[in-house]
Amino acid sequence: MAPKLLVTCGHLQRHIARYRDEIVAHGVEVWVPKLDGQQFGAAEMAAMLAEADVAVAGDDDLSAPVLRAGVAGKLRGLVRWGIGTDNVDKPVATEIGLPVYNTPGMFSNEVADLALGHILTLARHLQRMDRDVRAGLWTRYEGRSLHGLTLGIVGLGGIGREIARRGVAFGMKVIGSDVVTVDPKLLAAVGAQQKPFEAVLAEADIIVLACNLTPENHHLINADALARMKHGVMLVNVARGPIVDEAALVDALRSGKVGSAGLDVFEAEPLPADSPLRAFEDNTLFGTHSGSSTAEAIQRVNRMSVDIALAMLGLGHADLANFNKVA
Ligand SMILES: NC(=O)c1ccc[n+]([C@@H]2O[C@H](COP(=O)([O-])OP(=O)(O)OC[C@H]3O[C@@H](n4cnc5c(N)ncnc54)[C@H](O)[C@@H]3O)[C@@H](O)[C@H]2O)c1
Ligand SMILES: O=C(O)[C@H](O)COP(=O)(O)O
Repeated sequence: MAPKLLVTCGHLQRHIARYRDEIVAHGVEVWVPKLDGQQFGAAEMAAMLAEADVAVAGDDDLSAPVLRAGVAGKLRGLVRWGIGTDNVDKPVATEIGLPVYNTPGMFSNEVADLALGHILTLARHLQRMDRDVRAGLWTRYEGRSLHGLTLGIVGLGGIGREIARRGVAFGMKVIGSDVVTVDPKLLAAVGAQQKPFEAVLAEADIIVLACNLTPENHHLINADALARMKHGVMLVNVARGPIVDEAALVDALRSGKVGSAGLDVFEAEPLPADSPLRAFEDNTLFGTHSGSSTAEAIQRVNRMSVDIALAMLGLGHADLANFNKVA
């Protein structure tokens, strides 16, 4: 029977026509289940993974019981489209011998561009001006000059360093924190200085979150961390929603401690209709977890995901050793 490649990731689903003939030519069946929401839940994923040989998944439920159900069936390998693997139970995948790959570094530029988009929009009130002009108003807002401000980046990995490079280009002093000591040559190349987390909180006028979500980073930005920031700080999150305690952020927006917030990601996605964050219309900018979403980046990562999936089946031209194994 032909091995099955399951595609639950929406980005690859939308462009699967580009790869279907190539995959089928390798004797592999392509299985693209209908994606009604943003991602598949545990029950659906468990049932599908058990019937698939390999899968390319997005932010779907890849918790322990789901992975165990997969390997109890036919599953031999998993590709997590993109960078973040916080939805994958990696220790369990390792324990049960399920190889899991991701595609790091494939859209650092794109996510960094998005972060700067948030910063520029909030600093110069672009979203308010656009809204006002459309409503027949001609309000002349007073923004902030970026030149001379201190940009603080939490997480100096691939995305964080690209944000740093852009910050320097805008004339900002760039500092950043990380839980590891980042190679000074990499930092020098982008003009960033590594400092302790506390110093970044205290010194930055704009703080961008670019770290990965781990159990330790859940609510890293809580009431205590917010209290240590400058009054009126701009907070931008292009990493993962649960890094920020949204209830504490709402309080900080209300008090003016946080002057503005750009959020591409949320604790619950899509953002619930009754989220108290919605009350802040003038000083927030919301995104749809779309940091990676450019045509170019999606095509790049789709190509790589298909290559990894085929290589896990021992097919195609790519060598698995060239890809990033996370479990
Ligand atoms: N908004 C989006 O659409 C989007 C797109 C891609 C990635 N992301 C998120 O961005 C994250 C970062 O991506 P990346 O490519 O830069 O990953 P990366 O692994 O290259 O860098 C992450 C860095 O964060 C550091 N870090 C971890 N915990 C930290 C903490 N408490 N304080 C400071 N630094 C900490 C790590 O040591 C690492 O250097 C991903 O894990 C993903 O969750 C979001
Ligand atoms: O971590 C990532 O690579 C990005 O957030 C994109 O992944 P997702 O949109 O599938 O969560």
